Amino acid sequence: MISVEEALAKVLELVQLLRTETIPLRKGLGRVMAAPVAAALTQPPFAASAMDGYWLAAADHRPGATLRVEGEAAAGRGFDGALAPGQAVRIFTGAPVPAEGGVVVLQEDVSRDGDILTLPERLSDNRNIRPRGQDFAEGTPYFPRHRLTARDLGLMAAMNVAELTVYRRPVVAIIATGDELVMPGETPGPDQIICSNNFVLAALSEAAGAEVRMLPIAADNEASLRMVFSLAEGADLIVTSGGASVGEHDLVGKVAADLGLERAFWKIAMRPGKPLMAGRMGNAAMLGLPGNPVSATVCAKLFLEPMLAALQGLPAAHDVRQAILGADTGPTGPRTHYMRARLAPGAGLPTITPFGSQDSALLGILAEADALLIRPLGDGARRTGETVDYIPL
Ligand SMILES: Nc1nc2c(c(=O)[nH]1)N[C@H]1C(S)=C(S)[C@@H](COP(=O)(O)OP(=O)(O)OC[C@H]3O[C@@H](n4cnc5c(N)ncnc54)[C@H](O)[C@@H]3O)O[C@H]1N2
Ligand code: MOO
Repeated sequence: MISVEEALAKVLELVQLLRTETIPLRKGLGRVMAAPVAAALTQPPFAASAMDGYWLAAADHRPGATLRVEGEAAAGRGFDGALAPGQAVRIFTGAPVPAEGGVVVLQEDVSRDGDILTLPERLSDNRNIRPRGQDFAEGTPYFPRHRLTARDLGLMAAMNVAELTVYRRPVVAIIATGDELVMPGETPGPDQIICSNNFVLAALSEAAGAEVRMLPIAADNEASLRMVFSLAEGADLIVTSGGASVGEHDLVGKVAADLGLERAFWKIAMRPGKPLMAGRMGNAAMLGLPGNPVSATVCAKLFLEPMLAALQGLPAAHDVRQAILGADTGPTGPRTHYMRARLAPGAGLPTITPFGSQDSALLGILAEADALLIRPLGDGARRTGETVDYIPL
């Protein structure tokens, strides 16, 4: 059995960076940029008023001064007349200022009688003018190294960037295997259960930027498995769950090998997830997850997510953090144990407490968990208060 670290290195060797494509900005959410953009303009493109009020020259900005309102500057429609000393312009938020070096006085702070404006006795120091280029200058590059967020899209829209070069979405084919499985909404037979793994795997994949093809459930026979594998043609990543272990009905490894799987490994020193397999099948990477729902989920978190990140040019390391153990835990065996655990705020580091039962069929505890507490293989018992590692869920 290889270690989790070796297995991660091997699955990352199975994937290659995807080609790039150009998409409209509107479709950019969650995508990963493959090339920088540059601001097509300076923002703001002109010095602009930050408030609704009156613009006046700095020399006229004297306590109690009276001025004549000569015209108006609104957002989208500036004032282009000439101004003499003692003259002011009605101005609104976002409007270009009439000239360099003036001041905007808030409308609440002045009194106005017809066209005559009187400034207050106590003047504010605030000019209320946003200088040209305060946000960014034309040509400023932008190249975030994460999946694009709403804020990234807002910034690039303001930069007048209409198209982005991004990595293509990885296509993930998801295959559940097992005679016992039916889809949610169907009526299971007496010996059947509902296929839940596909929903976890599809959601994790989509959240990581993938396009998912959820294939029909494969029965526990070679012909059915072959047929469903054939439907995965064209995917970048084929993810199976179930049929990975050693029983007579565990046929995924055999059928995949018959179809050309070049296996990188089978079985890792990890709990849950021991029967994990991976390799290359034609043009796709293949990840064969164990059927137990928790094993499938934990393996997807530890291996599928990093593979999807690597396909899109993002860092693929596990997000390992530290916490203080909230309960004594026993020694581990020959496999690194990823224990479902709860996090609670602590004085410095958070406190982490594993759930009492860690059976790899318990989805309720998995849904409640905040983190996977990492208990390294061969580690002794650990006491409350010791510092330990975890992966947030
Ligand atoms: N003699 C041994 N038996 C087992 C070993 C072993 O080393 N020696 N390993 C155990 C471990 S660890 C795991 S994990 C499981 C993995 O087995 P498989 O990958 O072959 O999974 P199945 O047997 O097909 O299913 C296991 C379990 O999970 C349920 N399942 C399967 N698919 C789904 C799905 N899509 N949605 C929900 N539930 C699913 C299935 O009904 C079984 O209950 O093997 C141990 N055995
Ligand atoms: O390693 Mo298995 O995944 O414990 O249930």
